[in-house]
Amino acid sequence: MIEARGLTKRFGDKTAVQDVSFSLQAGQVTGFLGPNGAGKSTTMRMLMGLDRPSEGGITVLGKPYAEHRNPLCIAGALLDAKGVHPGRSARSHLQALAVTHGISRSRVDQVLELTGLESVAQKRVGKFSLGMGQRLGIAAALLGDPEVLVLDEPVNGLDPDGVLWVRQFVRAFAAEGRTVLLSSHLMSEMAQTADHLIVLGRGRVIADAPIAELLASGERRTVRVVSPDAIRLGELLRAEGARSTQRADNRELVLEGIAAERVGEVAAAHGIVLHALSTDATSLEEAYLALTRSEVEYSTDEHHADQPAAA
Ligand SMILES: Nc1ncnc2c1ncn2[C@@H]1O[C@H](COP(=O)(O)OP(=O)(O)OP(=O)(O)O)[C@@H](O)[C@H]1O
Repeated sequence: MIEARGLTKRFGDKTAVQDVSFSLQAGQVTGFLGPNGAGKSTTMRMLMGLDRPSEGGITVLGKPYAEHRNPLCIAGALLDAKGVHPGRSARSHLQALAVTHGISRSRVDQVLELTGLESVAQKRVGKFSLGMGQRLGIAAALLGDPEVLVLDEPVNGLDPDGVLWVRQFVRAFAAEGRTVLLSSHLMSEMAQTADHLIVLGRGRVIADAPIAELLASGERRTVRVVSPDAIRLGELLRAEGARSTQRADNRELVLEGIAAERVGEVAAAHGIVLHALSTDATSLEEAYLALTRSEVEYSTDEHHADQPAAA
């Protein structure tokens, strides 16, 4: 569906994207993650034909985006929600775009409905909230009824209702067998929205895998137990080889190296009351931080190395 091969982009002596290759599958939401400056936006811009690769290439349905006869029917993008004339209404903004691209007026009504903007279609865009502005950006991306939707930070700054709407929208879009590429820094949101993740670090792909696989690779299960007798329980469990940290008024323990079942058995054997016992799997955020730690540290070192040694 979308294929990047050896994709590289240099701005002067800065390499923003370096030898990036990946394939995106139809029917999936692929999350694009990475620290600031990792090259996500540049890759998305090259996908949409807005930046020209220095080397390699990226194709949508077998061709570079700009070489399609009706590119808006192939892929739509929300890369920067601004760039809309504030004095125009939502409808006239979409109609202007539709006319330029030979798209019918009835499609404007459809995308207004799809994005829940019908009731504010006549309102001036300058008066729109951030959430409405994002919906309008998505409505514009949908005008050509595309197979691919590319969204750069679509939930940035949105309230919880807005975030939920974007999530449900992209899930439904992918469920129709279409393709979504979505970048976000909100890890919990990504965990709920994406099927597959591509993580970039300093312009290179550092992970490309289904979310479940990424979580399993960083798996470090901890057991959380709450007990009025947590201090004694902690001593007993450490004798069993568990490593523990005490929390919250000496009533909560967080344990590694022991299963929740064994914690329950030891507590029962010693008549210790438990108020809670649970296993916490690695969160996507932890897995992501483990993956990108060296990338962030390296870039910080690099930054220091750039500083002149003496003024
Ligand atoms: N037009 C440009 N000219 C010069 N450098 C650029 C240009 N566009 C991007 N860069 C640089 O390329 C690198 C990658 O930027 P990019 O915006 O693609 O990263 P990103 O992963 O989208 O970051 P963020 O999460 O902060 O949006 C950065 O170091 C950035 O400063």
